[in-house]
Amino acid sequence: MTDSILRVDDICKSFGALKASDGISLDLKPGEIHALIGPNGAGKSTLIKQIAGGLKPDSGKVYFDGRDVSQHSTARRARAGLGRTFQISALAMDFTVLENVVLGAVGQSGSVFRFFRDAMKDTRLLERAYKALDRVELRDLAHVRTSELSHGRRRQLEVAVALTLSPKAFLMDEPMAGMGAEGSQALTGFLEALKTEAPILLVEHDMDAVFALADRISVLVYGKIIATGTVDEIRTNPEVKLAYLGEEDAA
Ligand SMILES: Nc1ncnc2c1ncn2[C@@H]1O[C@H](COP(=O)(O)OP(=O)(O)OP(=O)(O)O)[C@@H](O)[C@H]1O
Repeated sequence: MTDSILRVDDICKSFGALKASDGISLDLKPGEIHALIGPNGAGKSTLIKQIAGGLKPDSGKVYFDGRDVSQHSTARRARAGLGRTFQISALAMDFTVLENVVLGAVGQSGSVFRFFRDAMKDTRLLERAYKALDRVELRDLAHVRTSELSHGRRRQLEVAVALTLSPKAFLMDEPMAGMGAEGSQALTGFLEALKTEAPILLVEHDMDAVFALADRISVLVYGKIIATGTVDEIRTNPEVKLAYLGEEDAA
């Protein structure tokens, strides 16, 4: 059995009477894209937040890179190599592409600079930032204002910010949201290449992208995982068809 880089063990989280996570266990193995799908309100974002560290589970554990990180802060998990891109962009729109990468690297690494302009002169940080921009093919746009980037390029920039910490795994919450067909196709190709570097736990509503990309899929319904399997296994699973995909979609 391949060792998992990330493992969630029996996570429970309630909001009042609502069980948003109802005993969720899953893992992420090296080299894979594991997609988490499910209807609106199923509890996908709630789970991602608990893995990233922003929300505390009522019970259950999160293991990352061989350690129990359940009590660790978001920043500590990020420093340990848990990269994350958000559903809502965390980029500073008035900053340049390069400034956003440096800002992200400073913030997540816990480095302390009195002024941001000092960080922009730090050769090691700049080197890391340029390397990350190369990786997502954005170096040519380093000095362009982030607000001028297309939605797809902003997504790539978020990945570059995460890459500055040499992540061992990625959590991605709806990276395809708001993209046109061409943008999601480009991003699909990009994620396919990225997963060999760091596996990806992917929350995504775009089923074409999920079916094209995922090595495994877990289906979350009302806070419970009802099935985990390959694309073919999930497409043909009768319980999944009934609860989520619908007969025609799955045909
Ligand atoms: N902070 C909160 N307080 C109360 N209820 C919450 C909170 N966060 C989420 N919920 C509820 O928990 C359930 C799961 O929400 P969550 O956002 O995780 O679902 P989701 O699967 O990510 O949905 P979507 O696909 O629409 O993004 C929903 O019923 C939501 O209303």
